[in-house]
Amino acid sequence: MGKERIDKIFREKLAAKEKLFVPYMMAGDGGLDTLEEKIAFLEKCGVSAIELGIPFSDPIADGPVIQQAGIRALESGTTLASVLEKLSVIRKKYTVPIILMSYINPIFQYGIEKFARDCFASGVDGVIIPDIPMEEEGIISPHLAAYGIACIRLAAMTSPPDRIKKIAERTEGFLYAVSVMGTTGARNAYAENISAYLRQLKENSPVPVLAGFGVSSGKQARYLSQYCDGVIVGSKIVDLFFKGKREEIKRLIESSLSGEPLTEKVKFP
Ligand SMILES: O=P(O)(O)OC[C@@H](O)[C@@H](O)c1c[nH]c2ccccc12
Repeated sequence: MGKERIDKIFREKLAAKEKLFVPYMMAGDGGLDTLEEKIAFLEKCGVSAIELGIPFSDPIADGPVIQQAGIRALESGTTLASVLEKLSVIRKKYTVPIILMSYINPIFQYGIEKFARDCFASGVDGVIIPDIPMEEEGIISPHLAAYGIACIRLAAMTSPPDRIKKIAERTEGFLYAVSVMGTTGARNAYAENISAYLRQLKENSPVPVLAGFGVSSGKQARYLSQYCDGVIVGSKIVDLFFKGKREEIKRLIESSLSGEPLTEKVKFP
């Protein structure tokens, strides 16, 4: 359970020379009743963990695809409370690590201590809170630690080396390497220094490094995965679920995890 489950599963996959693949989906998009079936589907596809987004009215880091999914989820009445309650009923049937992604505001509203306790009770293994900077994380990290829930930190391409060092030392479960400047969503090119950036994070991080933001194809996933331990794919998965294209999700995961690693010369798209 918790951080230990993420550590164990990631360690096993990496020891077997596999890369990691973490899909993001918006809880409550299509109604919360569809959540269990989507978790079951993704687990069957062999994902390393699932990042589950809590819808919020002011999602500052989200691009258009995830914003729209958030609006649909809010319209269907999804809240942090209803997601935790749903998980408490269905979670035990699945072994895949579940990581909640929420902005700090809904957690504040819910109550920070109660949030940590209920995450534990609902079988949440880790959390990502993108809008809480390192200097302020003390309001929540001790509560998560008390329940063994991984607090996954994000590094940005603009973070200076000493800051990257601190983030990498503190992060739990994995280090989230934000791979583009800007919001979530598909991209057709990465910055020139992306390989150096990911290598620098790898050198500093005692836990796996996963690249996220702007990954929407198997080719891109394999490209970034040569420099780190795997990828997180959000907008593309959200879009394919919305369109009901399950086969394409399966193919995207397969092609991310298999095939030759790509060389540095690859151009996108
Ligand atoms: O959608 P993309 O570009 O594939 O990026 C992943 C991302 O969606 C997911 O991890 C995420 C969704 N909302 C976020 C907010 C902050 C950090 C991360 C996220």
